[in-house]
Amino acid sequence: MSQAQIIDGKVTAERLRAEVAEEVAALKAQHGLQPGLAVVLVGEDPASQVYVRSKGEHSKAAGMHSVTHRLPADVSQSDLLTLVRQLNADPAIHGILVQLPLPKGLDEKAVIETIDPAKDVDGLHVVNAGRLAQGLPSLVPCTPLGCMIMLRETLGDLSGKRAVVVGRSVLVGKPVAQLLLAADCTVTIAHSRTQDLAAVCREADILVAAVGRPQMIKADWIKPGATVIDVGINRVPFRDPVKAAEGKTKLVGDVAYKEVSAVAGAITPVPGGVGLMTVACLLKNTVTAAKRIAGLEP
Ligand SMILES: Nc1nc(=O)c2c([nH]1)NC[C@@H]1CN(c3ccc(C(=O)N[C@@H](CCC(=O)O)C(=O)O)cc3)C=[N+]21
Repeated sequence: MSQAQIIDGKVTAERLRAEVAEEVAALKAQHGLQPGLAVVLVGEDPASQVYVRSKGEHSKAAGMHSVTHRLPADVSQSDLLTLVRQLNADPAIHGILVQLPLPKGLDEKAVIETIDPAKDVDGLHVVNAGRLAQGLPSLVPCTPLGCMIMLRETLGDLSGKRAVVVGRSVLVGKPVAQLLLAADCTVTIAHSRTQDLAAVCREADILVAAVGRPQMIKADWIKPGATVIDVGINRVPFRDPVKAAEGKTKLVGDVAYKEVSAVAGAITPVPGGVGLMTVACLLKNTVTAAKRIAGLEP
């Protein structure tokens, strides 16, 4: 049986981070500009803490200015907005990321709409979503950007290919569909209400899974040779009852990796795939934001 090519997020993210580090060094040397990233973490969600630490470490390793603001879970909406406004006004900061989800009681939308769109390195502000939809320069959400880099590296030109995106979230599904469309793919956005989802998926030369359901996408949903990008990050209990009893969890994607690997032409693993690209793309977006704010790039 043939085995899919593994699209290695570790290798691709490392290369992207090295490119970012080079660009940061050049901006410092030629323009005295050091891109700065501020990450805001509210509360103590353990997964969020891991991601936020990784963002801080990688941005420092790339030579960027990096600050992390940790706020208690019971912070008031107005104190959180005050911090965002301070960061908007801080000339040393070019990228602002408020880690989601926010604890109950805080208005995520209001927080995101308070971020200066020029510093919205998550690409979640309506101005950036609208600019992306209209094909204007924008800050593009990090996970979709990472998907596109992996696809281009695997397939080269994407023009004319059939792409199916499973999932319609603001964070991933919608923006990745926009990017695929901009790359001249024929794009279908499928979701939990789609009739005969398996048949829709089987049409795909490119399948992007972003539904948040562990291992939902099976081998017989895949066109032989298709490229499969698995965005899912699901923590599930171990099947081994001893480990499960210890409360240990493992990370799986939205794709049944093992069986799908026998049909697909190329596939991203979880962990070790798209998630690593998400952090690398955050660094890239911060450099892009810094250059635009400094007037070095349109
Ligand atoms: N404002 C905001 N922007 C985000 O981009 C954002 C967010 N909030 N909230 C949570 C999600 C999730 N996310 C991931 C980042 C890195 C990995 C990652 O590095 N994953 C590794 C390891 C994961 C692990 O072992 O826990 C991997 O897949 O190999 C995964 C998921 C960013 N998100």
